[in-house]
Amino acid sequence: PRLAAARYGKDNIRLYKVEKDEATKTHTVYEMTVCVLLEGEIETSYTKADNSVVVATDSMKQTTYIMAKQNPIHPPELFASILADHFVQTYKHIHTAHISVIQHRWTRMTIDGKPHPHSFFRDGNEKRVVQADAIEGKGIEIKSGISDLLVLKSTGSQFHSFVRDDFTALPEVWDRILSTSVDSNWSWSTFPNLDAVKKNVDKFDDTWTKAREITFRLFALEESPSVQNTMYKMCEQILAAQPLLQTVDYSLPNKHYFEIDLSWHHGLKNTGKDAEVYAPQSDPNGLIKCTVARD
Ligand SMILES: O=c1[nH]c(=O)c2nn[nH]c2[nH]1
Repeated sequence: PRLAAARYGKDNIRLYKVEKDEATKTHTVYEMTVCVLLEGEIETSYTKADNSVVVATDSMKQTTYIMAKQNPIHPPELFASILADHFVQTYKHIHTAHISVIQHRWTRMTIDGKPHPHSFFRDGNEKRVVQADAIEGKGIEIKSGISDLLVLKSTGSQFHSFVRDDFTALPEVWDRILSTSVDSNWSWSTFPNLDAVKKNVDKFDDTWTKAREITFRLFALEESPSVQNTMYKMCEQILAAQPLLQTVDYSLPNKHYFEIDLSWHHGLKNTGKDAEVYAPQSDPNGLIKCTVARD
């Protein structure tokens, strides 16, 4: 047998950083979960118990904290690139570093109509995610995204004219609830080096904001004929918003809400146009995926 592939590192490195503006006494906080995975000339640590090539995963954790102290940690694309580049530049036998950053939401409280200088709340399970891969001799490949953004619309969604055969029980519907948990990613053209990432640093927040706004806007405004068509339009608009993007993808679970027929109870109408009380379904769920690439 031969070692076909190998990468190792530290997962679930949790870190928080506060930025303190001395002039305004305003704090800004960031919290993230980082995963570091390294590749390179590490085969002998697997095949020959040769630990001389092993950068300890604990050292990767310590490095993550030190780099967070000494560098900006926002936007997450910048911090992930700084960290990835550090490992490839520091260890001559490490040739690829895969860094994942999951940024959690700490939204500033508004107290008496004013933004509070140092109080925040977790407004939702939504995360901002980044995967940055530093590949020696190639550059830095970045994929940004949103995950676990739970949305629902109570109408403005249809699903009909689909395959009807002797396996089809699903009735056609012209007015349904649509709910999904948005996982969307957009991949950037390869950056030749860390300097190129730094030169484009303003594009990352701008694109995340636009991708999020496009997702909300199309979800709300489209008279959606299917999850498929609405997510494709989202991809088109995000690609159009940032020329440096190569692909956009969505993975959307269709979180079903079933009508409940209550007509057995004295003829109580609760289906079709009279439907108001529904049964939210935890499983099974539809799962609709797509990747849209620039021509
Ligand atoms: O939007 C939808 N797409 C589908 O493919 C599907 N299948 N069942 N319900 C569905 N809704």
